[in-house]
Amino acid sequence: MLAPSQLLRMWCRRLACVFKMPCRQSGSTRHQSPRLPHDRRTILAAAARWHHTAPESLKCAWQLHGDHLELRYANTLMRFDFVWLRDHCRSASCYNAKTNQRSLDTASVDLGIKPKAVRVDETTLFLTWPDGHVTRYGLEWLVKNSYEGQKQQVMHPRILWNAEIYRQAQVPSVDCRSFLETDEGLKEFLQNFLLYGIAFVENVTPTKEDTEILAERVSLIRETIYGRMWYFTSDFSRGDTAYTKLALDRHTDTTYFQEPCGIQVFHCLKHEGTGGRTLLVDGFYAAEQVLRQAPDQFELLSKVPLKHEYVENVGDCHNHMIGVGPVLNVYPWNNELYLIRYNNYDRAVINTVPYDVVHRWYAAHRTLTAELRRPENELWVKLKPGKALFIDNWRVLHGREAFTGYRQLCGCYLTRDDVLNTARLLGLQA
Ligand SMILES: C[N+](C)(C)CCCC[C@H](N)C(=O)O
Ligand SMILES: O=C(O)CCC(=O)C(=O)O
Ligand SMILES: [Fe+2]
Repeated sequence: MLAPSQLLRMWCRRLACVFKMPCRQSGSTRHQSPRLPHDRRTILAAAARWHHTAPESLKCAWQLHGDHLELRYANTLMRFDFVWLRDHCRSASCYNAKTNQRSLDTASVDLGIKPKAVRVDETTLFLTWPDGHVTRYGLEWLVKNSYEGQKQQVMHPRILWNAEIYRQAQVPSVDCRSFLETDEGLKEFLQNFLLYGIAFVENVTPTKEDTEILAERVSLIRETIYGRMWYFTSDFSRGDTAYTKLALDRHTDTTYFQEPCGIQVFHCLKHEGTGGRTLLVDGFYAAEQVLRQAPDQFELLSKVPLKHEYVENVGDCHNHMIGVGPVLNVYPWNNELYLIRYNNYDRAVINTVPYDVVHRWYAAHRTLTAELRRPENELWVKLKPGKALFIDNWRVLHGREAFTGYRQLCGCYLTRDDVLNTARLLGLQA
């Protein structure tokens, strides 16, 4: 077995050979094996025969190995498993282009399958399978859909911010009418939301019903134990500090759901009193600082699973919710952060890891908390009737200052998939 670093080095060397080698057999589509040092030659034994689309083509080259096809195209070196290549066949009998669904029964593919013939022209890879079936792949399609191509891609383009960056950007609030009545208005709003994790709509009629109409323009409302659209004041009608006048430190909501709510909508309908400003902090910006300073701590925060819990017994409300997951959730293939679960109020007993890991976890949590609490990372806004705020609850933490007087907030949660759906339909990358 070769260590990954050895493999990588080996590859770089092999590629260097291929790139530099002039094509000596004019008119032929074949190259001889690149010359390799003796030990490497043994490793590569039977393999190593690069084929080019055309003698002078530097754009594309391929090699067939015992169990995979190797393809270099548009500066990407890709490796495809034969079963994968058979499984993703886009021919009419294997794939329904109308519904975008697979018709091929993957379980019917021989796991030892190997193409009988391979051919590549300037744009397309052709594979002929033992039963005569032909599969064609556009080379561009392969780059876009290969593991190696994915790894290099950012899933969600974002602008990480602290208060200064956000202010400098002067992100405009979108006017309610343009938001409701034009695609451009909605698109601008969603672009802001995707980039910054927060977005405002202004000139909204300050009622629960009008807020609901806004929410429904973007997504589906996620009904929870708090209801569909909620109203709340400091009446302690529910067993949670949100329903008091106390300050709330930065947090994300519904950490005690297996899938925390994707988006939170706030619209302050009334406040006669002082204080009560809203605090917003970009959790991804803070996490990025942790990754830079202490990658081990970032990793720990992304690996240690934690429980969050909501236990309520107030009046007629009886609820017991539990959600388990790490503070930082990253895509396993490229380490891109996609969800932060941070709520020190609702974090439950830690019993998912042994004591020594617990201590290291507390240190990592402290580093992240210190970043989240840096005053320069805090964006303070006073929510006023008419101005609705949408928060990406997977990314941006919210909190509030203590307040006096009567304050009424309405809002709802939205399902994340449906916000992204709307964004994609408008042509945004989401
Ligand atoms: C928003 N609304 C008032 C309905 C609910 C508040 C839920 C508060 C809870 N501690 C959490 O962080 O999830
Ligand atoms: O009262 C507020 O401004 C926000 C309270 C809160 O954190 C919540 O409702 O989720
Ligand atoms: Fe909250």
